[in-house]
Amino acid sequence: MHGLGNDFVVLDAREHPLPPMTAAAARALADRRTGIGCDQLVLLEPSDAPQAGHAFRMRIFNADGSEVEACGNAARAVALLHGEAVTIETRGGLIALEPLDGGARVDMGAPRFDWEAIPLAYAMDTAAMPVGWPMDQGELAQPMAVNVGNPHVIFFVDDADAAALETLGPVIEHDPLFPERVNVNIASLAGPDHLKLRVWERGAGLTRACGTGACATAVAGIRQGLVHSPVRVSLPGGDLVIAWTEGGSILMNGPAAESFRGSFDWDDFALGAEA
Ligand SMILES: N[C@H](CCC[C@H](N)C(=O)O)C(=O)O
Repeated sequence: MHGLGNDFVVLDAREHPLPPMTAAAARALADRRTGIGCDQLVLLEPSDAPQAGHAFRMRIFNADGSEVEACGNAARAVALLHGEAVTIETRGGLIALEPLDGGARVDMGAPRFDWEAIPLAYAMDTAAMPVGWPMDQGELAQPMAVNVGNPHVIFFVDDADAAALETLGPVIEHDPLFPERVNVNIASLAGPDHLKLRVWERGAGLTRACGTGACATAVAGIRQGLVHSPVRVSLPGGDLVIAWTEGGSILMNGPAAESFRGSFDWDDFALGAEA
């Protein structure tokens, strides 16, 4: 499945338990040459608290095998797969999915802004971080940080396409300022209440779209008064619409699609010795 070209292998283990997922198995499945290939592996499992009304749990593994808290594009894909409105568990908290024609609307929960929630390695104002990274045309400075279940750092620049994100992304992702690493968002104004966004994703690199990145960047833009809700966010793979007001939760609306569906015997997967 995919959301604007951010692609996933979705394993639906709600009825058929799988062996415990390991980072090595996730890496093997995500490998685009020796595995199936995806930006993230998405694993659906039964909820531990079915009585609480959370229908099931969505676990997300980046292509590097790291398990993470949130994935906006995958949430819309799972909404489409499930086929009816549902609240599900993620490591980043509960999210509400509502399938729509050709996509979904997702309540991603409320963003968090304090430095410990991002998390950062030490205290600072996350609305105007006194840090910068050198880049060809000067310095990429004064970012903002937002946690939308997962950590995001956001730079607003004149032209998002001009930033060398493929070189800056990994440098910032692995900077010790971010003890859990970080997703790197470079955005520019594309019109009234319209942002252009490119994302270097933690654990996956440059992707065609990042749903949580669009949420974090829209929230940062609204807080800075650069745009007003709802914000249209244009990513390389297409557009999302993000609505948020201070103190509320983030509503993300956009497309999702299923590329291929099949079933297989897990034991037939030759995941290689490492897995
Ligand atoms: N790379 C992200 C997870 C996937 C997020 C992205 N694919 C989305 O649609 O939100 C992280 O490590 O937090």
